[in-house]
Amino acid sequence: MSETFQFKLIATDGKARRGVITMPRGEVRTPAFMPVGTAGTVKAMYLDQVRELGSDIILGNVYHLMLRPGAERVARLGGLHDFALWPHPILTDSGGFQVMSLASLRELDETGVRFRSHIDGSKHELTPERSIEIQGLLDSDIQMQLDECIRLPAERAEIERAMEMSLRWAERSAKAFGNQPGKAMFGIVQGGDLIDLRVRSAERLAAMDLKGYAVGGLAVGEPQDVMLATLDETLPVMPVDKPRYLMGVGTPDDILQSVARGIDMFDCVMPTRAGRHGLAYTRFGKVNLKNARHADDPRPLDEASGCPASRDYSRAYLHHLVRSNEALASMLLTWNNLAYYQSLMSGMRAAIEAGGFDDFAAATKSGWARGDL
Ligand SMILES: Cc1cccc2c(=O)nc(N)[nH]c12
Repeated sequence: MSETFQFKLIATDGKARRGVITMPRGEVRTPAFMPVGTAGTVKAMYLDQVRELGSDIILGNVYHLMLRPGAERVARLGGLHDFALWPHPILTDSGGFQVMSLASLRELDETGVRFRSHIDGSKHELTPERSIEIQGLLDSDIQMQLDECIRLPAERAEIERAMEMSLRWAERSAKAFGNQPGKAMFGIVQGGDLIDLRVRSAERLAAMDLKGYAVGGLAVGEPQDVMLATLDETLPVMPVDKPRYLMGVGTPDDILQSVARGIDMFDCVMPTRAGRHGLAYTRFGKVNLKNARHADDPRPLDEASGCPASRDYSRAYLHHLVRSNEALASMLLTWNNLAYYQSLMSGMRAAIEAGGFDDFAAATKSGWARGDL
């Protein structure tokens, strides 16, 4: 525990980094995967299970929580940690990204974004200041600036306009956040697929001396090689001594490749959403439990796993649950998927400390390539 927010690098192996973030609510071992807890819950999981899998931090969303149950209500009930019974660190996304992907009738200008709720059509506004206020009401430990992430492909002028406004919104977000020693506000690098704009965004954010930096505007459908090439050009101009968070990423391979380039933190709906759609992530690659070939298979997903969902239940039973659209299918497969993701993160952390990241990555990829025998 630490009264202040601090990031410490423990080891590096090539560009891969092993670190730890310490703050009053606990520590976050990096590279870290943050299960997505959009509406104050990691869907289909008890948060005790999420914790037991090795999750040091979960993610919440301003957009969803401001619409329902409302930020002021969560504050009256003691904040998100007491509301959801998760006493450990929480990072909250600022809402702009979700507005652009979920809300209707959006108006975005210099002041912020006005939109109608996708739930009941009610009118709302998010400004950099209001987003930080909401994250404060939620008592979030790591708060994200309000930013504008635009869809690619886009014209240079449009990418530059959104990146420059996100920089001005970073200034306003930082001013609204002020000085909260045990908490952090992270800036978000934008710039689309234009390297010169990415570098300008990263350099201008670095000059603001924030406590951490995210790379936004990726994981929005671009090919993996475009995402990785963008990281190759952007990471070198991001502060070495601050956490780097790649938003919305990704598959196990995306994460492995991004840790190799120097990313410290990740969030992605992949493991939880896939779990609700019958898809299991394992050391041997993906297993689609909808597929009839599992109907008589008595084997578990992974007999060597420490997770009961992966180790104890037959594929035949999981296939049956998925085909029957039983709630337990989502529960067991989400449990398996988060267990796999967190085992991948802890394996990378140990490998970096031991100076064996490349060997670990090669062995991990060959396991995926072996497939689901
Ligand atoms: C969650 C997420 C995924 C992917 C990209 C982004 C982004 O650019 N900005 C924000 N605030 N969030 C993002």
